[in-house]
Amino acid sequence: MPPTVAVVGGGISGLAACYYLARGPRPPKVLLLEASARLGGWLQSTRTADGAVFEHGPRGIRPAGVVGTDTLHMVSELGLEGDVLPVPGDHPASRNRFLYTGGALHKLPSSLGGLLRPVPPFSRALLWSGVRDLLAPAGTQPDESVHAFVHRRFGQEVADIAVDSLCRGVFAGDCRVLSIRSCFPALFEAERRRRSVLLGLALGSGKERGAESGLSQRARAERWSQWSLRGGMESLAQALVAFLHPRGVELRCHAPLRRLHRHPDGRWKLTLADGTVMADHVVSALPAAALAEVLPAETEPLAQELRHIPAVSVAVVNLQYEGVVLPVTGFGHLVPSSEDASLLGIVYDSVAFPQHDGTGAASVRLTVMLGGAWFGQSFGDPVAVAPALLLQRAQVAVREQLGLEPAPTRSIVKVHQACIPQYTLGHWQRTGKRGPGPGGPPAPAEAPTAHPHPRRAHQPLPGRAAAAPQPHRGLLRRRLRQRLHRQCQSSCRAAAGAAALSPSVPASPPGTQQLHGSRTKCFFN
Ligand SMILES: Cc1cc2nc3c(=O)[nH]c(=O)nc-3n(C[C@H](O)[C@H](O)[C@H](O)COP(=O)(O)OP(=O)(O)OC[C@H]3O[C@@H](n4cnc5c(N)ncnc54)[C@H](O)[C@@H]3O)c2cc1C
Ligand SMILES: C=Cc1c2[nH]c(c1C)Cc1[nH]c(c(CCC(=O)O)c1C)Cc1[nH]c(c(C)c1CCC(=O)O)Cc1[nH]c(c(C)c1C=C)C2
Repeated sequence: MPPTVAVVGGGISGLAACYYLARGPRPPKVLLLEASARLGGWLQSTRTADGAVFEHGPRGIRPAGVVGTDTLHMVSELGLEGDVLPVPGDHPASRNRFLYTGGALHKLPSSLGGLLRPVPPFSRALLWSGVRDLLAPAGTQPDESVHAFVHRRFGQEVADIAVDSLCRGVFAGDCRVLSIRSCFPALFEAERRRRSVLLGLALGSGKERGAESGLSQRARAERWSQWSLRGGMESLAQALVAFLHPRGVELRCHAPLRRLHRHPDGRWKLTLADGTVMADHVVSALPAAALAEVLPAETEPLAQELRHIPAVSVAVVNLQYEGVVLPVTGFGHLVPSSEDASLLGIVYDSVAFPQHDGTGAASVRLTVMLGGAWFGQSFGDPVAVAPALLLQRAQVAVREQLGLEPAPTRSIVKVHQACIPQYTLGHWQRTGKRGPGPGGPPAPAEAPTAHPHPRRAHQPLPGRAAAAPQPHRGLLRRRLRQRLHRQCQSSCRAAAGAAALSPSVPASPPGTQQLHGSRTKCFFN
């Protein structure tokens, strides 16, 4: 009898865990338990009758690093190769980066020349920030806020404007409370290794590669900055379901785990709403807070740690305009908190993924991201906020920041409660992971495999192909950027790449609708 593995949580992490379990030579019996009515978690895409795709969660997956390579390998194995929509390195959505500050859009320098002279919104050439990093002494703290670290190494403007915005665009979070060690480990380690972040990134640490595929080789050759899928990101979850079903993986929705107990025979007893299940192993792909609620009493210290991992809420407003032209082309722009704390940034979806525009008239699709760490102060309780207020706020931002005057022809407002976990100062101590600084507490021995967030899950993968040689043919600048990308790897990639971690959304009817039993409130217009 093969052992039984219960995977709890049916987001991309749980589905990816099932995938790695099911494809091994002697697969265990796998059971996936998902609380809600659908699989995919934050992977949520709306496909309209005219073929347009609107993403309410992740919209692009970065191919760099081990997990990026592993994810592309998985995508190939799922038969999705023909559906991949890449954004190559020479595409405007890869090359052009914008910040909205002082009431105007500013393009960040994309060439060496741009670093040598002052480029607004920076008052000094960014070259000087680099020189500062090369000369500054190494830090001695076991952890620091992202802001304090960058301020110390690169100066105040880079911290206040560039890194403040970056943290909003990745974590929807505040760089003054996020941890450099946990959010950007490559930067932290680069400083520890070489005393300078730039030097440490440039000289690298000889990191391994993931499982290579034709797709990952193509991604490297074409320098993809990210990729999506023709049917939207949710089609990745659907393809995983289609892969798992015929392999005997039992996928159960409406099956919230209520309690986890260690049975006297050493197995796990999972209490569900309507009965119990026994398993030899449990893989948690739950959000930290949800895992804390189901852990057995004897692992209370772990539950306490998990409860201390906060998560912020984000309002995602998808807008479609017809007969308008964007003033700039790029992936989107970010807004530093000093400019407008409530508005994180705007993604120009139709620039990176015009294939998602549908067959209707030429249109511009945008996503306005609101709230994050500033949700409460800006909009109040995410459960109670009026969608009309969010829509209005998003429309005003598009008018002021991009100059698009007409009303959108289509809009969808979603409020995702506690959707992005925040690794705050000292988070490394919670994970008990020993790093370059003083060691943290060991994880409780009796706890199930628990990854409060898959981004930090670095488990060896069964059947990983041997690492191929690294193609170091780029300039220093490109290499630095690749490394920066790698260290702020998207959680989706990590989720899909980590072995033991964490439906077609039909065209929704017009009108206002709230999804019950989920952490998303959704409103269509
Ligand atoms: C607006 C937004 C934009 C994003 N953009 C990007 C991006 O562009 N690129 C990128 O890479 N990443 C992005 N992310 C991050 C990415 O979407 C997430 O990191 C990833 O989807 C998390 O997947 P997960 O499976 O770990 O967690 P989740 O998706 O949260 O899945 C957890 C699952 O567990 C279930 N669950 C909860 N409690 C229980 C219980 N007791 N029993 C059983 N099941 C339970 C939940 O219903 C859920 O389905 C974005 C996230 C958001 C919110
Ligand atoms: C967990 C939530 C995530 C969100 N985006 C990402 C994750 C993991 C992925 C991501 N987004 C950005 C980066 C930085 C590296 C880069 O390529 O620039 C990463 C790894 C930046 C970014 N995010 C948004 C925009 C407009 C940008 C700027 C990109 C650019 O100029 O090239 C949109 C956006 N995505 C998320 C949020 C909260 C957000 C807010 C505006 C979620």
